[in-house]
Amino acid sequence: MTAVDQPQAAPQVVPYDALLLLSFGGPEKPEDVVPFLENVTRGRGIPRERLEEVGQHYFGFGGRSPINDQNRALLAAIREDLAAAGVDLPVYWGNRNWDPYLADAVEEMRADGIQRAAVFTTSAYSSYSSCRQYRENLADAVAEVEGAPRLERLRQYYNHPGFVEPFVDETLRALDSLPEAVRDEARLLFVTHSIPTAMNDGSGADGGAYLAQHLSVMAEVVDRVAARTGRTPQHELVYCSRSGAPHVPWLEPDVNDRLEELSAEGVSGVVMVPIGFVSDHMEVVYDLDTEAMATAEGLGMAAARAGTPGTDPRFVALVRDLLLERAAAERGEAPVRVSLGSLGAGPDLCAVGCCPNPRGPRPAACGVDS
Ligand SMILES: CC1=C(CCC(=O)O)c2cc3nc(cc4[nH]c(cc5[nH]c(cc1n2)c(C)c5CCC(=O)O)c(CCC(=O)O)c4C)C(CCC(=O)O)=C3C
Ligand SMILES: [Fe+2]
Repeated sequence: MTAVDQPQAAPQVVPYDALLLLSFGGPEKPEDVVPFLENVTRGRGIPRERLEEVGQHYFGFGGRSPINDQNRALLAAIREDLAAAGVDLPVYWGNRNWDPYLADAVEEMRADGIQRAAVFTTSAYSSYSSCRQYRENLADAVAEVEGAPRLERLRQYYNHPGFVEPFVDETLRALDSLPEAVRDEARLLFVTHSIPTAMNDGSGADGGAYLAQHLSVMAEVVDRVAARTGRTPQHELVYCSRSGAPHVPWLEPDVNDRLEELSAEGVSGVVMVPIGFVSDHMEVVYDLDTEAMATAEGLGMAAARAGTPGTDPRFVALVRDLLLERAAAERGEAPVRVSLGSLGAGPDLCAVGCCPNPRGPRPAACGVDS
């Protein structure tokens, strides 16, 4: 046999017998919008005016969020990628806030005889909303489904090259789409979801992780853009999608406010790089593509938006990498844990008390103390 004919050993996924894709969920028709918003905001004290406004964003898109279709595409891409790598593993999908619900996916897994599944969430960073809340949802689903499989969430991946590198290419593409006259001086606005400042203060094991992780991703993207263009673009981190009561401080500046300031300072071109988001869901297509683009246009600024990882093959391969890494670790091996920047690969199990629930402690899966 020649080298090419050698059968490749399939990568080991033992001890896992399934992978679960865990996401946020979104409405798919106008009648879904209000019950979806009720699911998301139950007990959160979100003012009625804010809910009506966000409802209008969804109604403006026919009552259909893009997020479920994006997850269907990701699911299909993960299945293809695993199959191509010789990994024979069923992949399930469940959401926190809308059909298909997480508890239904867990029930389906139980009925299929699944014993122990790795869980990939469509949320890359540490904070209550982006990490512990998903862990609480996992604990709830396991409590609800008798005989549920063990569910083990894969680590945070904001600094994995499979997440960072698609943003580099997309930033370069967006820069190229700007008129030549503004391209070289364009400001890069890295955008993420605002959260209450108190939630950022409590994020990660030592606090402030949400902001620190975004700054790290921004630096990694900027370094790579600079290496490819030969110059370091001016850049900063801004926020979108502020919610909550007006008297509660959230991370700032808002992207729209910053566009006004930059325009007043004479900046004539911007590229928005939505590093807070895994796919082009509602925050991206409304808050950035609709609202912030209109702000930029009103100011006469040239603006472009970089794409999100979505189903970029590098992002899809990241899922497999984390799965194989964790499986190896669970077998007692010492896998290579890929990460960019100085923060390092996150832990498999979250620290005690990290990303606390602002409304008090609740059971959460996948922690050191779970
Ligand atoms: C950090 C973060 C992420 C990123 C991590 C992750 O992806 O998980 C994220 C994602 C998403 N957020 C989404 C939608 C919403 N988020 C809301 C409200 C809130 N988000 C918060 C934070 C985050 N949210 C917070 C602190 C609130 C206040 C209420 C609370 O304390 O929980 C509300 C209520 C209305 C409003 O208040 O705006 C909606 C409708 C969708 C679906 C989009 C679609 O349909 O395409 C997605 C992916
Ligand atoms: Fe949100």
